[in-house]
Amino acid sequence: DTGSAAAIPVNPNYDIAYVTPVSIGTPPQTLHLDFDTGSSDLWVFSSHLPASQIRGQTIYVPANSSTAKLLADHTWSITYGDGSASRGNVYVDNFTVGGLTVENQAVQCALQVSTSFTRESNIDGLVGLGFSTLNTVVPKSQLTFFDNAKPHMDEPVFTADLKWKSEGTYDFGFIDEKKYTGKITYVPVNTSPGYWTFTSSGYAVGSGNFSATSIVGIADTGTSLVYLPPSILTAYYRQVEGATSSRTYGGYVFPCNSKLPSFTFGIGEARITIPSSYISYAPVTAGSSTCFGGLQSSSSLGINIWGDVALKAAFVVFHGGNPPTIGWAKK
Ligand SMILES: O=C(CNCCc1c[nH]c2ccccc12)Nc1scc(-c2ccccc2)c1C(=O)NCc1ccccc1
Repeated sequence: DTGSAAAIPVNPNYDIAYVTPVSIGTPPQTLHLDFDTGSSDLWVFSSHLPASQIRGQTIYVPANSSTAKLLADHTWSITYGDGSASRGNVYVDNFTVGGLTVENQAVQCALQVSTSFTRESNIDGLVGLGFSTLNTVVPKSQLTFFDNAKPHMDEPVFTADLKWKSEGTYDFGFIDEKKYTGKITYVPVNTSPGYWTFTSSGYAVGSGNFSATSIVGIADTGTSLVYLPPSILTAYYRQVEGATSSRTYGGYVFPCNSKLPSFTFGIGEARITIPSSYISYAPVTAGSSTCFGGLQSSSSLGINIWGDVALKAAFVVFHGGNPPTIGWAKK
């Protein structure tokens, strides 16, 4: 089996996150979910939520699905690094993405979501595509959509072709040669943290020299920006007129009309360049002439994250073989 579905930016001006239409249950209920390689819970806004926590999201109503079954006495609770959180109970139901169906997929129904999720009216939930070891369901942890679908797939892979301010695709079970140029460079994945953790071979700022240095980080479709060690950030923003690290805004900001260099990172011998337009991320507040950078420091996170700002500069193959690997190509 294979599947292919759109990755749609939730906001027309800034790529805060991308959502993908999915069908759940019988008759099918269509929700738009954030496919997230940085976590492993599939959770949705549901009919169990208080109305005060719903602001325009589409909810999943298990009672309206003839194939929904409550997973008795199972609960879940997740907190992300940005402090956002959700928790609830668990059903199993049919789950379809771009023509690829998994029966008895664990669908975690939210009974409570934090304000940052309530505020995101275009995100109806998340589909975790990290390793199932990170799943938070107790007493028995559940498998991700990818782990459930893998045995039925033509190839045990999914690919991310995210785009800057436009619609991209997630493909499941096949690699679409038309979506990239040149060759795909595969590097090993360390699955023990539970994320798609790999080592980049170094970086360059603009047209400057490439600095060969190992950067251990995760490929994370669920995080908007790129978070890297402070030394790399200093090297980058030193080249940006008026850039400062702002306590007020919690990161590097600069005048929106400043000229930004591109940022290149290494995957083995290969090089992926993030255009400067991706790094001038967004005004700090609507209409401000101060912009927030798409590259930020990972010093307070304890982990380097290659989020959407980096992923949309490449065609990325998440290969779930034994052992898993991750492939990067230009496009
Ligand atoms: O959780 C994810 C991906 N799902 C995000 C879902 C989501 C959370 N609010 C959302 C809001 C809208 C849509 C999706 C989400 N990735 C990972 S792996 C390790 C960390 C981490 C661990 C410790 C400390 C920091 C990060 C994170 C993390 O917290 N990223 C978000 C972030 C990272 C940095 C700054 C802000 C946010």
